[in-house]
Amino acid sequence: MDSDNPDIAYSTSGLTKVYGEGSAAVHALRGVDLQIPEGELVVLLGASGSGKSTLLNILGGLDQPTAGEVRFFDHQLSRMDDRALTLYRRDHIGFVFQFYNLMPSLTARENVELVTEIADNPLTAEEALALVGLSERIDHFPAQLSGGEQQRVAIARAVAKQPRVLFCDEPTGALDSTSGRQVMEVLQQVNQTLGTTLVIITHAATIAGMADRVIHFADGQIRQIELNSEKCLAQDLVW
Ligand SMILES: Nc1ncnc2c1ncn2[C@@H]1O[C@H](COP(=O)(O)OP(=O)(O)OP(=O)(O)O)[C@@H](O)[C@H]1O
Repeated sequence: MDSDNPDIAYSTSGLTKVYGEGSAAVHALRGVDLQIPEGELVVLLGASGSGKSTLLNILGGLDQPTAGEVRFFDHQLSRMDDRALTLYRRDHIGFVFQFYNLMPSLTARENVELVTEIADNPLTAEEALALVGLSERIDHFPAQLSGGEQQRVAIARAVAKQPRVLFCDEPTGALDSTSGRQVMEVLQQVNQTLGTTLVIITHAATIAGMADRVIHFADGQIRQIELNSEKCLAQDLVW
């Protein structure tokens, strides 16, 4: 593994995840060897059940592998206990999921402030919401925002603590094409202006066009990795 290279954010070796035991065992990851350079926008594609979320959960410190190694820079995630993983997630990782999980009784600003109040070196809620193009909606409640706007608040909340890595699991899965494209524009903006490493799971294969690296998953293994020499702008994605 090239784990001493400071530019490599993640390095996995023989990463294996088995859920359950015996005849009920599900082999979700079957020996994944992968490197993700810092600052890249990475897209994970693959059929339902191919292991994408399992990989993302392990890289993000939400789950532990059954076997194999995963490093985040010079930290061995696969040997961390729950407390160390909690600190790792708190200090370095942001998550965005298909559903936005905003607090309905709080405004956009207050939803972001839930994070900025406990982070070390956060953006202000105003800065984070400006980054996602929602300065005009800062005092709106989730019910007063479209699905795409709610997802952008969720992105503002995730990036406000300035994580080194942002993991997105189907961020456009619940959105129409126009809102989905706007969300991808915002994610591209986060990658380019904050330098955040992005790992995005999607079923929308068109999104691969804006990635530095496209990882094709099948049956718990990497089938193929493509490097894009020319990336397209999110605004030019055709859905
Ligand atoms: N907690 C769990 N317990 C048991 N099996 C699980 C668990 N989580 C995932 N699996 C199984 O592991 C395999 C990989 O699932 P995973 O969610 O990683 O795939 P995926 O590629 O993200 O799929 P999707 O695109 O549908 O989200 C599947 O067969 C799934 O049923």
